[in-house]
Amino acid sequence: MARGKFITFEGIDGAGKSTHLAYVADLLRSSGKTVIVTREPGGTPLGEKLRELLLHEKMHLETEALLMFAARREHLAHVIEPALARGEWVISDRFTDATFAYQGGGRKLDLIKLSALEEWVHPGFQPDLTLLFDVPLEVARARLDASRELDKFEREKADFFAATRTEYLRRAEQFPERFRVIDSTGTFADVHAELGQIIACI
Ligand SMILES: Nc1ncnc2c1ncn2[C@@H]1O[C@H](COP(=O)(O)OP(=O)(O)OP(=O)(O)O)[C@@H](O)[C@H]1O
Ligand SMILES: Cc1cn([C@H]2C[C@H](O)[C@@H](COP(=O)(O)O)O2)c(=O)[nH]c1=O
Repeated sequence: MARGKFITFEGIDGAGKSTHLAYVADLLRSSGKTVIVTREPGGTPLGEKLRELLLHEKMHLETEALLMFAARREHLAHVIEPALARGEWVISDRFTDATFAYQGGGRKLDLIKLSALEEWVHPGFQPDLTLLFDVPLEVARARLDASRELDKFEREKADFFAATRTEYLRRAEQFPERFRVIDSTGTFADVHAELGQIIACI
């Protein structure tokens, strides 16, 4: 049985990644793949409890980074690794790039510490494809304000999101073999067309 593939969706809050996740899952299912859709932080019963804390409680920035990786360890062990081994495809709404972007870029936690945690929690393991949904901050903010009640991260100021976006784009340049940057300012049809081309090549 061939191992499945691991696809991650990334972007600042309001970039539109969750909106397009179902579309990509449907594209893959229509080509005969078994697809699991999951998210971080979360994806397991314990991970979802940690998500509640992470999105709503104030905490030290290192506690936040450690809990993100604790939830991820659980997610890898109980969801991601078993599914890939069964030959299924896994799509995750966020993964480790989010920790580099938010805790590293946004909160300015030393990237060397994050690399050490990454090496501990998933040595040698990376997504096969990372779709980075990129939009200017004002577009993301307007979409968020129009859509829902905001959590702890979504209430952060513009400079936090500017630094988060910069770190995402820096990682896309650092790892061009797995990142695809999607211009998420377009219409749903524009974004779907771009996603369709990327998925056709994977
Ligand atoms: N291309 C688009 N054009 C117009 N509106 C969009 C577009 N993409 C997403 N939206 C809208 O923007 C809002 C936020 O989208 P979505 O929840 O997918 O963002 P997100 O990147 O997943 O954010 P978060 O990480 O905070 O969940 C939704 O109301 C969605 O309908
Ligand atoms: C995995 C991960 C997530 N975050 C932040 C990013 C978002 O603001 C929230 C998750 O909410 P979403 O609506 O499901 O995108 O958590 C983070 O700061 N660090 C991480 O590693």
